[in-house]
Amino acid sequence: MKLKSLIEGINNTSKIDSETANLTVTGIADSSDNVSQGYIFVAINGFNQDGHQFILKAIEKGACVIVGESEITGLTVPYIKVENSRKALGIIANKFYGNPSNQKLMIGITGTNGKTTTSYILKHALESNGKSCSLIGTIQNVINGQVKMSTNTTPSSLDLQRLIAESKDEVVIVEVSSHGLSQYRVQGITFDLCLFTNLEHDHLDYHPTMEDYFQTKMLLFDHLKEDGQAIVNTDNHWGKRLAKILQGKGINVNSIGQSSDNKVRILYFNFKNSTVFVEDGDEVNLIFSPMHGIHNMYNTLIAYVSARLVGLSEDSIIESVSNFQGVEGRFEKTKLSNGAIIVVDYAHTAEAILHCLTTAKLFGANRVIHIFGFRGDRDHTKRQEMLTVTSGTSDQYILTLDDLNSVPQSEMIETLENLNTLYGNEKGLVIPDRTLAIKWAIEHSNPEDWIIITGKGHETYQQNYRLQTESDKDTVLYFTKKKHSWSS
Ligand SMILES: CC(=O)N[C@H]1[C@@H](OP(=O)(O)OP(=O)(O)OC[C@H]2O[C@@H](n3ccc(=O)[nH]c3=O)[C@H](O)[C@@H]2O)O[C@H](CO)[C@@H](O)[C@@H]1O[C@H](C)C(=O)N[C@@H](C)C(=O)N[C@H](CCC(=O)O)C(=O)O
Ligand SMILES: Nc1ncnc2c1ncn2[C@@H]1O[C@H](COP(=O)(O)OP(=O)(O)OP(=O)(O)O)[C@@H](O)[C@H]1O
Repeated sequence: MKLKSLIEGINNTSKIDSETANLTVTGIADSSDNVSQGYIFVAINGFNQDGHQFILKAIEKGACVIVGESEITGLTVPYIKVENSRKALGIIANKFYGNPSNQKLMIGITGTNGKTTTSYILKHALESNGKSCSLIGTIQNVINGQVKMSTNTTPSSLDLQRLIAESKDEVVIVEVSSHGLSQYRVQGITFDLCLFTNLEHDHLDYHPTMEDYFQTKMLLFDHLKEDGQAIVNTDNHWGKRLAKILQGKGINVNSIGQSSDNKVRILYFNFKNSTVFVEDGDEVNLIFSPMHGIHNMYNTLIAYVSARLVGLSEDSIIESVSNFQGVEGRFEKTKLSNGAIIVVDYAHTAEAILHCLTTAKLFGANRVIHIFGFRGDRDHTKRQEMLTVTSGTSDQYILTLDDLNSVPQSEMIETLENLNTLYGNEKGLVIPDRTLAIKWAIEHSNPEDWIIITGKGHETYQQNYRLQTESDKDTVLYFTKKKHSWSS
């Protein structure tokens, strides 16, 4: 492909001479490790390293042109200086892969919580009704039925454009994180439907304020196709605000919520049997989901409205969501031999924890024992709220280790002790070893108690614990020494 056709739309490219413009480009790389002969190397000044330092390495490996932000001269290959390398990468990748999102029915999902769950429910509803569907998100990427590992919720623009181009499926669902939006990972991608689940306190290690976090999430809706539509849960302050702003811009907003001004109105939610009555135009529909909790009912409703806009009939969607099998690590529960229930969930915000603990209570838990920790290097400001929620809602909570990332173990244990002293209460214990915390809870549980283990969900442990188990589910199986069937 000729360089000139890849860099159209990037500022500052008018000065490029015709010899450079006519260079043939064989591929694109944003990592010097992935450069081959004839590639463009895009140098990104990242959070850990400056990609400009690897330009010479990229040239040695065969890069025929370099794109970067720094003032650089004297290279042996042409250098194109741009204002923003990540944005330029998105523009180039989009051109290289032939603007693939234009040829698909694209669905983007954003929000603090519920992206993964909603995307799986929607994929299930679409596939149950004969629509092939790719999924790009936190747990894994699924393209043409093939599972591929995912390292980020939203991959880099280069990977994302390639995945969409590889997809032969009719629909592509993409989980879009605020990191992805602020880092131009969806540059050049347009969506038929953009979904907003909610906004809750998280990621304030990355965003300076909630307002900045909100404004970043809102960027997704700039990626709507001309006749694209928004689906917004307005039962939270940010969703309500978003719906108003989008309506003000003339965007077709399908709002979901309890108040009468919503397009799809929740009339009555029965937590005991996970059903909801919704008013949808002139009709009232009853929707059942096997997933517990009102939060999962919202996820189900957003998926329902999306599937309807894709063109499925109400009845067929209602039928398919009723037999959804759940998502790994999202309120997965099993029964212990003593009659207690144990739940593994990915909750890592105060709001999500509250949903899990109250769901257990609403289901008649005798006592709720909550096991959780805090991720090293992640938003410190949400820790107090997480503790306040559990100390107010659970009957017993155990603070334990989660991923340490770069934080020394002794420092994290001290943090757990200090936070518990400051914001916890007499219901709290600190058992640093996560596997022993689970053991303690199981040994101290009684019939009808619910043990809720949050934070890790589907993920495997990053560090070693006393037991050589790999995940929360694995630890539960070890202690109960029997095969359990997990269900949502
Ligand atoms: C903090 C952050 O967001 N980092 C993301 C960012 O990495 P970076 O560009 O800063 O990487 P870097 O290590 O500083 O390297 C800079 C550049 O030098 C290049 N390099 C580096 C070494 C070398 O030898 N040669 C070379 O060319 C690298 O390829 C890169 O282009 O861009 C990468 C490519 O898009 C991302 O994979 C990476 O995500 C990291 C792994 C990450 O953990 N991000 C988290 C915070 C994140 O994005 N999370 C959200 C979900 C949040 C949620 O909702 O829970 C997500 O979408 O995943
Ligand atoms: N609609 C919702 N509202 C509030 N909390 C939710 C909602 N849906 C799920 N949760 C909680 O958030 C946790 C993570 O859910 P899910 O993986 O679907 O969200 P996500 O947006 O993909 O999260 P992440 O971006 O961290 O991967 C769940 O385990 C549950 O505790």
